[in-house]
Amino acid sequence: MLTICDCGGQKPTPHPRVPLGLVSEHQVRKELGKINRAIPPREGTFKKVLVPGAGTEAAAAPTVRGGTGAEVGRGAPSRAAGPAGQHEGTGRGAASPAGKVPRDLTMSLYCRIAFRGKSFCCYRLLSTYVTKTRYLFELKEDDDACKKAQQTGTFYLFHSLAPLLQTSEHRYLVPRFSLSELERLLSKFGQNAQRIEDSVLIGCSEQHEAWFALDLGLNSSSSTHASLPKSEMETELKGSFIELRKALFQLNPVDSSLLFTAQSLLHWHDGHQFCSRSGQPTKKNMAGSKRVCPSNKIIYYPQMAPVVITLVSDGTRCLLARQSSFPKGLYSALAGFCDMGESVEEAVRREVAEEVGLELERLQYSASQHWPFPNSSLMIACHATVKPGQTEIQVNLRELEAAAWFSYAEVAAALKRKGTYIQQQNQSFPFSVPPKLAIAHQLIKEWVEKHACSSLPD
Ligand SMILES: NC(=O)C1=CN([C@@H]2O[C@H](COP(=O)(O)OP(=O)(O)OC[C@H]3O[C@@H](n4cnc5c(N)ncnc54)[C@H](O)[C@@H]3O)[C@@H](O)[C@H]2O)C=CC1
Repeated sequence: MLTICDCGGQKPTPHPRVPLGLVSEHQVRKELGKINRAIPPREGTFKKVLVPGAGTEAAAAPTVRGGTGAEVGRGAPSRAAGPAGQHEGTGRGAASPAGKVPRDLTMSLYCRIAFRGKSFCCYRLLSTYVTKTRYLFELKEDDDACKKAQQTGTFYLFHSLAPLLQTSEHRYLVPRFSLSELERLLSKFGQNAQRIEDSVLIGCSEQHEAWFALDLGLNSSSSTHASLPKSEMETELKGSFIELRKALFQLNPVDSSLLFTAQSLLHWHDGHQFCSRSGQPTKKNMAGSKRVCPSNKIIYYPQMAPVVITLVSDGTRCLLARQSSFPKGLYSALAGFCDMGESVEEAVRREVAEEVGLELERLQYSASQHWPFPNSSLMIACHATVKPGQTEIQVNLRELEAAAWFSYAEVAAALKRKGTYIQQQNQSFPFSVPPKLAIAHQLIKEWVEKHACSSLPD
């Protein structure tokens, strides 16, 4: 018999809503066979199976082991895909060598077999997320657990804050390396494995494979390691260290989000190596979630600056602005850093008044986004409307180069990247809006969609 439990790595105890499931191995194989004919012949007896994402024991032990000890679980993608294992979210790392069942498939299958009800599916989703979150919390708090997680984790590499990328058909792939691959690489460049302690934790898979980022181009105050030569490393790693901002449009959203986090954390650590009170070098914890000054015990935590970004509308048009540093023809929503002591609402009203001389009537929160350029910001995006009859723009030229009202047709065309041109310094440029990845794009898209709906005949 095969026990499927949701025990958080503890002794299995029945959950009030989700009973422990007991299914036969035959049943498991039958279901697996339906989906994946490549399942290997039975070579032993299955042991207890921990459904993914459950506390420390689940994290420390491979999720599923056959009697042969063949591992189908954490750490598999990196090894399966070789030195350039890819992020599972991209679908590129789902290599399934003969005799191995793809990890995600195995997990979803076990859930399916044991609990077919709709309510269970909802529960599982939440449970996996919660256990993953708690696992990451544990790694941030416990240096030993984090060091242990490095053994089975994978590493993204950076050089002077530029991520290592590989090119494939006009897209960038983001390779990850196992601990042993990294140790081999460091030894080849004359450095010892201690350098790996400079890495920062940036997330983990649902199967608790921890992901780390390590910059081999930055010097750290806590180590004597010198920067490694960029071009030799690129040759060795069959990729290039490319500035994140330049690579943005060729990355998928999952990869770019992880790289945003990694680059921001590495950047923050690079800039906070000394205590601002004692002047002594600070020491990072294993996960990189904080730095501590050994002499006075002051703790420094990574920080981001709150920024409000607002799409102002007068009911029929929306207001977009540009700075001289923007590419020609590009207009965006109004953005600005929150001042100390301000609420989001106050910051939005102040920024709009400061930049275009308008007063707001209504304000509605839309969404938020972490933005790593040039330093970490938490972008808080809102829609707003101006007071009726008060639409005359007075551009603050110390902040903006230009601002203007745009019609639905103009903005809809710009979103589709065609049609409209705009006059700038006696020349005509195609009118464009920020790229999809930017929250400014999302605000503009939402406004266009809302406008399209509201202008439909009843
Ligand atoms: N993801 C997105 O869709 C967008 C993101 N942004 C980001 O929002 C941020 C703010 O946008 P802008 O005001 O247009 O930027 P900006 O870079 O023009 O900054 C304006 C001024 O704010 C001050 N400043 C810089 N850093 C600060 C900080 N940490 N705290 C307080 N003041 C600071 C400086 O005096 C700077 O000149 C930028 O980081 C920009 O990259 C802006 C527009 C769209």
